Amino acid sequence: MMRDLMLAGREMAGGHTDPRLRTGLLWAAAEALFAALPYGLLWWLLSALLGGPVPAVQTGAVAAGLLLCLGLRIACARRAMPATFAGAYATMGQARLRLADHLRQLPLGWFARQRSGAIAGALVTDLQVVEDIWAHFLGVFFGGLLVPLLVTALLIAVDWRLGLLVGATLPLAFGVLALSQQVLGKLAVKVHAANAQGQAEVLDYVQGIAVVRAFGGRSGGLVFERLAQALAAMRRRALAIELWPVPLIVAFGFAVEAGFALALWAGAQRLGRDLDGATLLLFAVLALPVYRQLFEVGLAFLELRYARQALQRLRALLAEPCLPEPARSAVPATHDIELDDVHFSHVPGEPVLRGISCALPAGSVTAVVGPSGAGKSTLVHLIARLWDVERGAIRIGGQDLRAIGSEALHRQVAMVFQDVVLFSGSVRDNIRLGRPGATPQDVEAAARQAGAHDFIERLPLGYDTPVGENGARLSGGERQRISIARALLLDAPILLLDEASASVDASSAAQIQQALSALARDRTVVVIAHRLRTVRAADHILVLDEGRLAEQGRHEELLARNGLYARLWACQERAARWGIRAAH
Ligand SMILES: Nc1ncnc2c1ncn2[C@@H]1O[C@H](COP(=O)(O)OP(=O)(O)OP(=O)(O)O)[C@@H](O)[C@H]1O
Repeated sequence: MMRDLMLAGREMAGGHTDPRLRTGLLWAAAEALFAALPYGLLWWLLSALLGGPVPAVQTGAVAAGLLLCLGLRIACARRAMPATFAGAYATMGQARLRLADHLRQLPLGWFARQRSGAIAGALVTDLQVVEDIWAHFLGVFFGGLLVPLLVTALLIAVDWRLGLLVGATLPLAFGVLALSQQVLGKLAVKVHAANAQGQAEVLDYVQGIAVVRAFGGRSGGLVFERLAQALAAMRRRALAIELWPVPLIVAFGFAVEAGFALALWAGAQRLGRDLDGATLLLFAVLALPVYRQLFEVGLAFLELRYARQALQRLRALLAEPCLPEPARSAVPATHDIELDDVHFSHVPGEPVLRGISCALPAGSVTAVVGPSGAGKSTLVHLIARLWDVERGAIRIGGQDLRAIGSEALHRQVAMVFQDVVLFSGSVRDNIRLGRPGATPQDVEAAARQAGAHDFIERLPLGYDTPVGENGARLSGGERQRISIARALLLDAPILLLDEASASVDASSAAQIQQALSALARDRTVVVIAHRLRTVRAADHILVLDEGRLAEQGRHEELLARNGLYARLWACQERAARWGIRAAH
């Protein structure tokens, strides 16, 4: 089990363990040696004392030896601990980065199937469990096993029959320990499930606290009830995992010490025949504290109950297949986009896009419209290769996205999402997300073009103002303009936009529209349009309906066809007039 855990931890860190970890463990072994040596000195002193009076020089030498061992033990511990900690944290830090990098390369569909609490749990809690083994447990385990082993060897050397008897029940004790591991492993799975559910409910509750207040009434409503149930389940599971193993721990302790009692009994039978009192006393003095230590190690071993499951989850996460990347990335000759019989489904058997084919010339503006759920966002996300198409192909400049590869594609395609995501950090950091090396002047120029410079200047620390969690300190329109500045700074030739001005006020919407027009200049633009008025001037309009390309053309052509687009247009115009009349 320990070997398994260590190998898995190493594998997690990409086959690399920090050299300090090995040094630390060597010092821990030396520490264990100096912890065992006093037992040898004690044995020597006891034997001498029982043989008759011992000269003061000899007892003084033993006392000095004991002190020396203590000093050396402390010195070794002082070196072992920092090295083990530094090595373990560096190794697991590496593992964290590797996992985070792996997550970055997974298709988005994988995230949609997970609860965000579970992913954060793997990255933080599970890795911490493994980290604790490396940092805390390994040294304890080394010392805790080495000392009993050395002392048992000493006892066997003194009297092999009694020595073997002392260790006779150890196999039974370790059998009980293995059984406890199995029981605890199963319980740990349930504890983890309850904890993950609890964490996810807490996350939902905190993130949606405004809705909880608005709809929950005094009792907190359904969400609060769900949270309370999840927390109660957590409490029940936590209690079970503490109480269940108690009988097994008692049995383990009994088995460990039974050998000691057995040896004393057998020794008493032989006393006066082929065993002297001195040897029996020696066994009594040396064996008991050592076996107590073994018991402590056993208990610490049980603490590993979560480790195996944590490792399994981490391994499964690392085994999730990433989007395949080409060995050499193909370079697109132009920036036109071609969709060739594109099929896609989020859930197998439930197609969302069914055979979309069209060509979007470089430098043109294409609007994607259609009823809610028609597949507009999915289509645009496929162009950014957040997923791979199921059938067919998407090409840029004649090259399949899969041949271009994600890294090169990132330089070709910028995206402004409808739901703006801002990361904690300053406004400046958020704008230069795609180009971390951008100068302050570049950042400011992009912000000016996006119509964001003026409000950023009014913030308390200007561009250095922290945005708060997901931009909590900014309004919806301000967040949008920051995300547009971010896309502008990337300066990619293809721009994918999810129109979001519906959620902001009229003047912000106008500013955003203006910023988007700046962004669209000289680029191939694909924009998801929810309000058809904003795309009347588009070069090309794709009308999606239930995952099919129902119509395509310019605004006037589509109106003249009197099909789905004309109906959608009429509906929106009617809704706009109704809104004006209702307001008066
Ligand atoms: N991650 C996902 N997992 C499963 N189904 C999904 C996922 N994302 C979208 N869908 C489903 O795919 C279909 C198309 O969704 P999509 O978001 O592409 O439509 P849309 O036209 O952009 O809709 P809207 O205008 O409402 O944003 C919908 O039925 C939606 O429920």
